[in-house]
Amino acid sequence: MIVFWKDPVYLRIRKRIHCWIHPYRSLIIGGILMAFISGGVSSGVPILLKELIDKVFAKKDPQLLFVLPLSFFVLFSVKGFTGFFQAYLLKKAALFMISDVRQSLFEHLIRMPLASFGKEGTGHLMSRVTNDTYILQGGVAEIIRDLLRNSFTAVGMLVALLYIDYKLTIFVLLAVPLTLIPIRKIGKKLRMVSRRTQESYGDVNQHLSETLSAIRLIKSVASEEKEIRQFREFSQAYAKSQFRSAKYENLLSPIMESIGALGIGLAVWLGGYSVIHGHLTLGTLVGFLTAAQMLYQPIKGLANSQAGIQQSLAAAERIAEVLERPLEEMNVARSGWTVSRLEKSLEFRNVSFRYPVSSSITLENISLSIPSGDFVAIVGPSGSGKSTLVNLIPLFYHPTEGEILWDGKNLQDADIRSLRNAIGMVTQDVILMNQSVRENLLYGLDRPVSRLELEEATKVANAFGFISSLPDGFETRVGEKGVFLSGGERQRLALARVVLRDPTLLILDEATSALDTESEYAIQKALEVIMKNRTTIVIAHRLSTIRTARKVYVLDKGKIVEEGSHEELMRTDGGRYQKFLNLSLGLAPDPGENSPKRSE
Ligand SMILES: Nc1ncnc2c1ncn2[C@@H]1O[C@H](COP(=O)(O)OP(=O)(O)OP(=O)(O)O)[C@@H](O)[C@H]1O
Repeated sequence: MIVFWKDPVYLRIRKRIHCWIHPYRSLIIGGILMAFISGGVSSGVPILLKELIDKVFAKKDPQLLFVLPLSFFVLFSVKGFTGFFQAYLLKKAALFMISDVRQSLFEHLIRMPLASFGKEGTGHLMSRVTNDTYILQGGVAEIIRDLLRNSFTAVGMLVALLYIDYKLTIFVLLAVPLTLIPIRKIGKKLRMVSRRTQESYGDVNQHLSETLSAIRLIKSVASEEKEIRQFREFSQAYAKSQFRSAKYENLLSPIMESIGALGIGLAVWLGGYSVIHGHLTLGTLVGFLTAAQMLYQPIKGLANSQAGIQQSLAAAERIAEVLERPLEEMNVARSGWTVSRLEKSLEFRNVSFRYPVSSSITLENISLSIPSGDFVAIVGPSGSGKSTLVNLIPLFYHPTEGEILWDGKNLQDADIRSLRNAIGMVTQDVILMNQSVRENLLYGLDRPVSRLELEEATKVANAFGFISSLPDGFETRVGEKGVFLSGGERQRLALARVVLRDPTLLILDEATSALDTESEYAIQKALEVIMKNRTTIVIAHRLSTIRTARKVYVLDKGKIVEEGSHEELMRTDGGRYQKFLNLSLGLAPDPGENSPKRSE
């Protein structure tokens, strides 16, 4: 009747659903057994009623007057307790099964490559982990419970009906096929509406997470009213979807009720006629009508489960969609060569790159070689591809063409975990967790770190002073994304984190935002120490950095257009480097000294 096992969505994700269920099969089998007993026992009620009327009241059998009430008591007790254990076992299975699903969703999300994020908002992804699993959990618990209990009760009642009067039963059952038409039609509608409702919830969640994370921007441009209006639109669209869903869900009930009443009406008419003409005892008719009434309830319940099934299938489909997305290579079984200290060089050989969503090429035929222990700067106009270039080294993205060689070995075949451990990256927007300073410093480190080492590292990064002045020192929480700290302090924390990780390759994206002179000086000093004995690549925005680099690569529109030391490049008349300095740093070349006029 409710043929979800023939549903194309179910068929597509059947294997996955079976994997989810597998660990809880004993609980589920226990629940099925309880449902079977509960359903079977229910069928005894109308039979007992028939016996009570025909034998106790009509034939006045005093012995049965004692046995039958006792049987009622036993029957209802068994029915009640088996019902309880069935609910207990199945609820337990559903709750823990969905916890597993939630866990695998989270694991999958966190293991997806960077390129998979960004297209769809965080809020949408979050709603799949929270809302879709919640719907699936409710659905699974109720579906298994109701579907089983109602199916078994319906079968039990059918047996009772056939036992009491099989001719009347066949007559009454003629109404049953009528129920299939609305169930099918409304079921289909419900699936579509459920999916839309869940997507709508994703919009609400997305808007919420986006506005909360951009709250500074919203306030700075006074756009609260616009965001409130937009949220109302999403929220109302969600409510409308939910309302449509509820409409279809509740529509099944009156339809089923009318069809049920038709069946019972037929039974009353035919049964009453037979009793009047002496073909049927009163007890048989009362027992039959009781059983018919008791059959009608689970059938109505089965029809109502359709709503839960459709909502759960829509949720399971959305969950499966995420689980089917490819994982980042380091998270699938792959054994590459282990990246260790950079001994000879890091080389880009004819590397080109295009972002999956982009129609144009971002990096074109990049070739460069950085000897171990060297310090190079990458400069170029905004959007020229500097960040993209350095993001290819830890394989956040893979080159579309060409190769990156680490001591002559292709990074494409490297073990990504060891590669990332060998690299220390400090970006402009330092990412901190809403945890203590200490926890942030140790984040991602899988070795014990003594208090002394921690202090030493923060001293090297020029961070010890400000950490000591925080209310709880190393135990001070830094707030969401480190909001309780200044930009310079966040940068120095990130540098201390790098010191503790002791990477062989350091990649720095110099802050463009104006740090105060003190912070800048503190960071500069820290860097001098940290860069010793490491290979360093800096996306440079400050002349002081550019001048100290051994080699400068000038990037423009994804190509290396010039390379050489600052002095060499300054000697190139009318070169791109000079133009870049003029434009971005507002400097004019000094022909006498081959160095900029403005001091850094
Ligand atoms: N995740 C992404 N998906 C698609 N395109 C991107 C992505 N990141 C950057 N781009 C595009 O690639 C080009 C190079 O960007 P990139 O961030 O590497 O430049 P950049 O030189 O570091 O700029 P800036 O100095 O402003 O940080 C830009 O045109 C940008 O729009």
